[in-house]
Amino acid sequence: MATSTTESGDFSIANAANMSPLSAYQVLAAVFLGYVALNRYQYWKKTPKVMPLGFGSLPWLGPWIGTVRLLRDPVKLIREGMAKSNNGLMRIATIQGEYILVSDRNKVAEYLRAPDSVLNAQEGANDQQQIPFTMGYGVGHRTYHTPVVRGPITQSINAWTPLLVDECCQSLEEMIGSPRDHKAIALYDVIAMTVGRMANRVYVGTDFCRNKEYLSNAADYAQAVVITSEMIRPFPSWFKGILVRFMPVMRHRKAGERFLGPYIQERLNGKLDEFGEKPTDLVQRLIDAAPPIERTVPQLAERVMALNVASIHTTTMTLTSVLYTLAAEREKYQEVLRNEVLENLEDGQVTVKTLGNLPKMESFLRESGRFNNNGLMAMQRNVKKDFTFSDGTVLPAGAKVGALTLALHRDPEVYENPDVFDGFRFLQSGPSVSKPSTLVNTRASLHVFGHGRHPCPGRFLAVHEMKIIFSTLLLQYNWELAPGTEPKTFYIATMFVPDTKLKVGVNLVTEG
Ligand code: HEM
Repeated sequence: MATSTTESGDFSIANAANMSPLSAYQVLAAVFLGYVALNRYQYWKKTPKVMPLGFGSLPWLGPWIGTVRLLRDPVKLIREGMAKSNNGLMRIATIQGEYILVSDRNKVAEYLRAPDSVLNAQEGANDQQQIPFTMGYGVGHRTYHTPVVRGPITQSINAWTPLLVDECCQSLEEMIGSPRDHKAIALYDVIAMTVGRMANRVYVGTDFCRNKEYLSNAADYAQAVVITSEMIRPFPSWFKGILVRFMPVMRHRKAGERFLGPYIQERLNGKLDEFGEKPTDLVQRLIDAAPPIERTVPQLAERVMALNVASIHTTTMTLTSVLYTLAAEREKYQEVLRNEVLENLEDGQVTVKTLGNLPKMESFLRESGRFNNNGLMAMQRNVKKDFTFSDGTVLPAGAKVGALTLALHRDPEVYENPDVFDGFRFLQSGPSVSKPSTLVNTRASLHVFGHGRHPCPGRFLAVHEMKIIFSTLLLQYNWELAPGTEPKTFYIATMFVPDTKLKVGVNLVTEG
């Protein structure tokens, strides 16, 4: 191969056999076509042969058309897909790429059984929340906090209960007070602050859990993580790292480190508690479990902040929808649930025993989790090696798969009248029942906390906190929706956005 310049001055390439020279434009066109062909081949290779949703029939443009249709009316499009799909699988396109949604519960159970070497959960979470960029590289890649939450944190719940009850009562008293007449309150904010206080009481102690600036920063950080992850996902990794430095998420992360730094440093220096004993809070548990590379002030602060993200808005959203639903069906449920708590108090107090004896509340929480959780994608797994469903459908390496909660939580083969809220649907009775049916028990068709190999390890703490707040509210207050109002939820592509602004009328329970 030799290069030369033609008389017209064009750059050209001629081969040794002196075949007709190619103009630079032809070379560029060939390179471009080669690039496009390679791109299409790679796309074809990692795209499962599964029904595309809303792509239309135009070649090439299909994913863009699908993206626009999904943004315009995601629920309508997905319901159409559910009606058309004959194998419980559909392919959707978003600005950030394509996903396979699984609406068949048996297939969900099947994919959740696959090991991480085939369908990877952490990569799915890292993709969803962009964890290495938003919350820190270590949080996304050295996940020692998961066994800490599953083990020592969960085992401490009973011992921590008096602290959690105390913090809950103080928070509700400060935020709602004792209104004799109806007072309009933004329920979401009250619950978010209360959950934040309770969780941080046992994560880092009273100095922080009652510090409004610290709590607001933790709550704002969680929101910033969600927004930032949506914004940076389409970019290449090298650019995400740069971009994120200029976004509010980084400011909140650094602020968290400034708050927690001295406290963590004292612990690293071996500080004991006021009784001269080794503390048992989250910081200590993390220090004990952290690999050496993570045992530094910034890394540990990052980890505490990440667990705040995992705890605060998740628990708040789940509980707020429970409370909205009760407000809407107050006549039917409020007295029954309140009496159950009253009958189980110990010396007038909510205790571990009280919380362990509330089957009606457990059922109500579980049903609310089923009914109010209408997300379009949960339990994302990234395909590392080709995965084949039992019907032969292949998910090739490079694809991403998730469960269609909207369909699974309303599966008519599992739930009678699935579109009706029945607070006592899960109330079990009779000698054959060995285990109470609570929100912490996961399954493919009820996965508020995920299911399979990676269910949420914080679910026992989260449900315990929810039961404490719910019981305390029932003992102290009545609450109801203002006439003509109801929670307004919406979607941004697959993301379900709850109502965080609705005001409900609250007043004090009066004797008799
Ligand atoms: C109502 C509140 C909560 C909800 C709805 C919730 C939901 C979830 C879900 C859906 C998953 C992913 C499961 C999967 O992909 O299969 C998850 C994972 C996780 N959650 Fe929660 N969560 C809540 C509270 C908490 C709390 C309080 C903590 C910490 C104390 C926590 C820590 C975690 C961790 C560490 C993981 C990753 C587990 C793993 O990769 O194996 N969560 N959570």
